[in-house]
Amino acid sequence: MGMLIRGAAVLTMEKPESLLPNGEIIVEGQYITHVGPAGSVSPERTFDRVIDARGMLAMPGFVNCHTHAAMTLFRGYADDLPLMQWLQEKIWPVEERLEPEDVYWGTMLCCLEMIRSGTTTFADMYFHMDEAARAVEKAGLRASLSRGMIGLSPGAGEALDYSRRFIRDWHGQAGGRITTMLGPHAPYTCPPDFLHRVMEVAADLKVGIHIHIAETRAEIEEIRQKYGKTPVVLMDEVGLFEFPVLAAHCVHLDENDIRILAEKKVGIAHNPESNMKLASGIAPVTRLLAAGALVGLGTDGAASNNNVDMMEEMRSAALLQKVATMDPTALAAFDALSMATANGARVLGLHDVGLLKPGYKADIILINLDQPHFYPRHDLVAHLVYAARSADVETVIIDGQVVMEKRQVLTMDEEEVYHEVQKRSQRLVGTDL
Ligand SMILES: N[C@@H](CCSC[C@H]1O[C@@H](n2cnc3c(=O)[nH]cnc32)[C@H](O)[C@@H]1O)C(=O)O
Ligand SMILES: [Zn+2]
Repeated sequence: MGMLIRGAAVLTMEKPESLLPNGEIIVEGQYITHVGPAGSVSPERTFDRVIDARGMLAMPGFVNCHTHAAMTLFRGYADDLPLMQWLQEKIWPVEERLEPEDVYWGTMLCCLEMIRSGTTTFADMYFHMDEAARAVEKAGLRASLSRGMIGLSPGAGEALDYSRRFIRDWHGQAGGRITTMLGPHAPYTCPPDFLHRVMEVAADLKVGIHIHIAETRAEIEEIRQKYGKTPVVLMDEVGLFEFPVLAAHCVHLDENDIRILAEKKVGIAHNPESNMKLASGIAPVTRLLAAGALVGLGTDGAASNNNVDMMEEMRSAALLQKVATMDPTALAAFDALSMATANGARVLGLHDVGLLKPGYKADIILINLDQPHFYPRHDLVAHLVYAARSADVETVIIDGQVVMEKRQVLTMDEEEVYHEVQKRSQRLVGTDL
């Protein structure tokens, strides 16, 4: 039986030219089982549900490769500061006060914002992760979840024990929508002996590692002073890259670092807006791609962005590479779109996510093209990167389930989320907002 989506322009994301002007998609259970032109599905076939998507574009949902979802609670609380001061003076003190239920509601707000802007999968690194996982299960998203660990903190051993138990409890849950990783925070908070303990658990439980690497000049300096090498070389020598690694940022890299990241097939999460806002710098994305590295796109937490809108992030990524290299051909529209979808899924190690293709998970978004900024229809790929807005996303399907229809989110009560978040964030930061 299943579900038929018909009448939409279908962008499969396999190749720039793989756009069907009028396509048909069949979803059965969690999977896409057919993608073809109008008339490719027998008129005799019956479906449980038919979505008339005329005037829409169907494409894979966005994959946000790096977030701290519950940090939506701190959106607009501490702005216009450099990373270390922002973390040490503003963010870490309020994070001390976070209760598990706060993380549930902060993650719910993030999921709501992601669904409404077409994100279907995300990678999260935070704490009280059981509650984050409960929120993901309820919201209907797909996520790779990791418990962030500060190796230098007295609670590091406990955080590692929590991670081990969390991975056993949640990996493959929610019908396979939830996967897990280990989350050592960064080279400057996790010394090699701690990373060795993390790698033992990764080998034992067969999961990947999510970490921040080479985010700021201050980090490069600190690691050089301590170890006499770059963070990338240090991580390589420690043995981290023998595991599947999701490395957030990778802003400050030399040619040798780039070669290592490409050779070791490290998944990189580029976060252009967070890097701009914290003035961390500009990641050498075009050089990474030229070296054959795997690069996805992320927003980072909402306290350093300040939203989790992947359409905006995609546009920022493309524009930033052009201005940084003074080359308008840098990071062309299809490459930016691939980073936000298919390549992002590969960065998370999800090999059946990110394309509209039979055998892939049914994570599909429908974008309303009947709007002034989508005319004339010269090039829909360019329109998606340079002209689209997240409010153009009308319908979101994740794992074969419709989670938003005609901009109505079906998996949660939006008013309840706003109420809880407002109440909790006031308690946390102690202001009347
Ligand atoms: N404090 C926690 C674990 C940290 S989770 C991940 C951490 O990354 C922090 N974070 C958010 N954005 C960034 C960033 O861009 N760079 C480095 N850290 C970040 C975030 O505030 C959070 O404290 C504990 O041991 O209980
Ligand atoms: Zn981060």
